[in-house]
Parts: sequence; structure tokens; C-alpha cells
Amino acid sequence: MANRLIGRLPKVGIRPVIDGRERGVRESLESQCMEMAKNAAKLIEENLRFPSGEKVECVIADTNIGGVAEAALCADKFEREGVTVSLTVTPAWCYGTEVMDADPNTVKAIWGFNGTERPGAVYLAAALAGYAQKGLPAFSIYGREVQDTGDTEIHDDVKEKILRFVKAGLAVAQMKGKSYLSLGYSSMGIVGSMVDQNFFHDYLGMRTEFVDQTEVTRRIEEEIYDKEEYEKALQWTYENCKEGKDYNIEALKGDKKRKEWEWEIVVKMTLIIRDLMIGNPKLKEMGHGEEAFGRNAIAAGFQGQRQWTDHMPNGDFPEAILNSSFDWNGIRQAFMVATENDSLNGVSMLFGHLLTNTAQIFSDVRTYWSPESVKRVTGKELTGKAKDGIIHLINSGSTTLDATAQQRNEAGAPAMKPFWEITEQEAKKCLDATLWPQAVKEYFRGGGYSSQFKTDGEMPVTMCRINLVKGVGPVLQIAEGWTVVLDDDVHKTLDDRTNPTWPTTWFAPITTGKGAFKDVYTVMANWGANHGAISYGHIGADLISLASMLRIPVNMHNVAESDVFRPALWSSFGTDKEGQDYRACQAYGPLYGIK
Ligand SMILES: C[C@H](O)[C@@H](O)[C@@H](O)C(=O)CO
Ligand SMILES: [Mn+2]
Repeated sequence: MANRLIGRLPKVGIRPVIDGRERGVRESLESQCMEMAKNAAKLIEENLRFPSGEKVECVIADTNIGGVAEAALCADKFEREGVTVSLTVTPAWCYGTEVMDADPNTVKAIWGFNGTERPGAVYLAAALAGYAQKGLPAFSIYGREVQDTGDTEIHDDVKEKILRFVKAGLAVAQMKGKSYLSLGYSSMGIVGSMVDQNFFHDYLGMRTEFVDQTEVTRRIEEEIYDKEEYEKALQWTYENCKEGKDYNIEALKGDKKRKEWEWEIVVKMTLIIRDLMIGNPKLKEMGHGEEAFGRNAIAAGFQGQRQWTDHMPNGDFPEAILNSSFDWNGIRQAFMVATENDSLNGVSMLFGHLLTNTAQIFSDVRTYWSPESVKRVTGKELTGKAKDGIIHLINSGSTTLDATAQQRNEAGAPAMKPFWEITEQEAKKCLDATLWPQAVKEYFRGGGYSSQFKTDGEMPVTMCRINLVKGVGPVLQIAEGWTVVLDDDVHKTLDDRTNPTWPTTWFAPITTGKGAFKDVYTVMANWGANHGAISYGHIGADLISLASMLRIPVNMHNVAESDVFRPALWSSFGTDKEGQDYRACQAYGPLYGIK
């Protein structure tokens, strides 16, 4: 099941461009050129889907584009069809700016066929020079190996670049016009929860919607939720969410009646937060037309601490369930809900979700454990991928239950998958691997239930985080690494020193010996905030491409330089890639800002 958001899904436009000279040249290229476009469309449509499950659709220009009139016809078609990502393809020389996609509102790339009989790469270079001069960043795709004229195969390096470009371009398009829903506002002085509407508007093209947490109270008290669904949800919760140990001191423990009330409240909160995000037609049937609309929120945050949690059960259950790929309605697309309303971590989760279609982990970046410290407190050596030290990722609230690592990929390895690949049995395993202890009352006076589990499998993951820096603007940090599994006794000793009621992920970033990635300690020391968003997979290169489209410089990453793929004209901003990125992002400014 997909999440209901308003606005059509963006399409990818393919533009075959051709040397317009008739009486020989054009005719000899027509079919090869169109074939290239069809192959690119096939590659994209066969490989890419939206997080809601729909297949990505391509639109090909009606004819090859040999001059400005055909370019305009194509632009017209693309506008009608809702194309926002444009890929120009050509095996031959064509006329630079005359055939280019000059629409400032599309994300652009050109694939110039690397053959020598007809010079596709020469067009690519001419068009890129044109784009540089006009200030329109475009990605350049050019295969490493020379292909023969009639060869229609797409080499792997080209495939990788096309798919990376399209994925990132579609992420840009999907955010545009959607909302971040801020439920409550500032949580415990966490600056990411002081939602910056200018950042959302200028960089992401998104709205920011502000709703006070009293709206949740009102809907609970006035019973503005689907009551049938609520009964089903409550029963499902009792059957699938096992209550854990109560760690509170006797004096703070709630009685049976109180605990039942808390379960009822947290289930109602889950329905209500979801309805606030995406609406619910059922509410209209109940006479609540306004509430039925929702806020068209592609991501949200719940302040919780402290005003809500000092008084009411906390948001851990609603956040964890919404962020997971399943609930009482079955297996479904995960929502993006940031705990403590940390909107910048919410956006980082959204990036990961749009690039991978999977649920996302939200965590505090809590403790760096050196091998020596682990040895000191447990008497044991860290081994395997954990051997050089680990970072403890842990937070009450938003960590998806998909992070229990109970799902398996085709190779049988632990994974977090898009919802349509998750089996009923896997969803059940994730739920079975999770306990729900009473929230620790010293922190959460109003109680509630925290999700308690550990990430019990070694998975490739990428942690990222947007930070807003005065004088610079937004910057993105990225750390690829692995979730690691510690021996049970080591895990328990380390976990018990923290808040054992919360979900734990042990993270071993990949270190390079240089800069922020000198070692695990320096990764932790260079992290720019208290939170990180963790996505399944090594997606650093995809995040880098996406950030460049949004003109957000990357201030720290451990992706191989050969995989860094940004608009071609970034190379006009110097030779070192990081400096190029800062200078180019500054020169072009936010995508939707005042120019
Ligand atoms: C209960 C505490 O207030 C936690 O929520 C706190 O450690 C954080 O998560 C801070 O981001
Ligand atoms: Mn936190």
C-alpha cells in the first residue's frame, strides 16, 4: 500500500538529438538515435520504482530533435506529460545549444555515445559548454570504452550513471510541492526542531506546515479518527507488540488500568499523526471534511519532549510504527517521521527513502566505543568489522522496526527492503524481535512504550545528516559503513549503561585514514549534530548527486572519488572536488531561492 500524496508522479523525458542535415546524415542516424532513447527508457523503466511502488515512466520525444523547432515540440510534450528529469541522448554530432533542453526547471543530463564513426561525445562537450555559459548545470554521461556504430548495448558504467542521475532527479521532483509537517515545535532546544521554512522552501521546494500538539489531544478527545480502524489497530497491537520489562522504580510504575489507557492513547496517536500527514477519506464520511484532507506531508516530526511527554504517553510507538513498513493494515510504504521534530534529520531520512524506497533509521549518535574502552568494560575484544571501534546509535522513538535486520535479500543476507519485497513472515519476524517496555518515567512522565531491539544483522548502511550553518547554508554529511552484531554479553553490558529500553544499532563506519574518516573516533567527532539518519545500502554516491542537484555542498563523505557524480560544470570551479562543490553550490544558489 502506498501513501496518499497529492500531485502526479514525475516522469523522465528522453530526448534523442540528431544532426539535422537531411539528404544523407540525418537519415543514416534516425533509427540508431531513436533506438538509443528507447534503450535508455527501457533501462530506467525496468530498474526504477517510486517509494510508493509505482514503476517509473519515461516519455520519449515524438521525433529525433534536429533543431530548435523540434526541441520546442519536445519541451511542449514534456510539459504536458509532467517531465521533470530530462536525459538527452545522442550517438552523433548535433548543433550545441540549438537542440539542448533549455528549460531551467528540469534536472538535466546528456549521454553522448562513445563511438568514433559519428561524434556523440563532441556534441556532449559542445552542449556542456553551452550549459556552462548559460548557468544551467547538467550531468555528463560518457562511457569509458569505445563502442561500435551499431552497438545498442548500454555499458555498465553508463548504466550506473544514468540510473544514479534519474534516481536523484526523481527525488528532487518528488519533494517539490509536498510538506514537512511540524507537530509541535522546538524540542529541548534541538535546533533542527526549530523548523526553518526558508531552507525547506528555497532548497527543497517544500512547504512547512505547523500544527500544535493540542490538535492531537483534540482529535483524541473528540474521537476524530476511524473508530473501526482503531479497534483493529488496538487488537493487532495487543497481538503483535509484546510488552517488555518495566524498568521504572516501583513508585513510578503504572497499574494495569493506566497501562491499558496508555496503549489506547499511543494507538490513537498513530492513527491521528498519519491522518494529519496524508489525510483520510473516512474522516469525511464522519463529517470531518477539513481533517480528511491532511497536510500532504511527505515527512513529519513530532516534538514530544517535553510539553507532550511530561503530560501524555510519548510518541515512541506512533513514530516507530509509522516509520516501519507494516502495521495492522499489512505491509505498506514507511512514513518518514522524525522524533523530537528534528526536521533536518527528517529531511535526511527523506533523502534515503526517496533514493532506496526503504524504511529509515533515526538515531541519536550517542557514544564512540574504542576497542580499548570495550575491552576495559567487557573484558572482550571487538572483532570483524567492529574491530577498530563502533558508534552506538540509539534513540527513543523513531527507529523503524525494519532495522531489526530480520528481512533477507536475494542472497539471503540481512536487509531492509522496499515494502513490496517484504514478506508477511519477515514483517512478523521484525515485530517478534521487538519488545515494548514502559517508557522510563524520569524522562517521560506521561509514560508510553518505547521500542526495544537491537539491529541483529550485518548490513551495509549509510548515515547522513543535513546541518544548517550560518554563513554557509545547508551542508550534508555522509558516512557509509556497516551495522555490526556484538556478542550478546558485550551488547548487554554496553547497552545497559544507556537507556536499555531503546533500540540499538551498532555502527562501524568505513574509515579511510584521512580527514574526518581517519578513524571511527574522528567520524563521531566530526558529526555535526546529535542525530543521524541511517539508510540501508551504500548510497553515498546517490546522496552526493542529489545534494549537488539541490546545491547543498557535502562537507564530509567516504565515497570513492571515482563515484562522485555531479554536474559537469562543477569542474570549472577548481580541481579539488570538495572545493568545487562549495563554490558551485554557492554560485548557483538554492534551486527555488531568489536568484
Ligand atoms: C530522553 C532524552 O531526552 C533523549 O530523548 C535525548 O537523549 C535525545 O534523544 C536527544 O536527541
Ligand atoms: Mn534524540
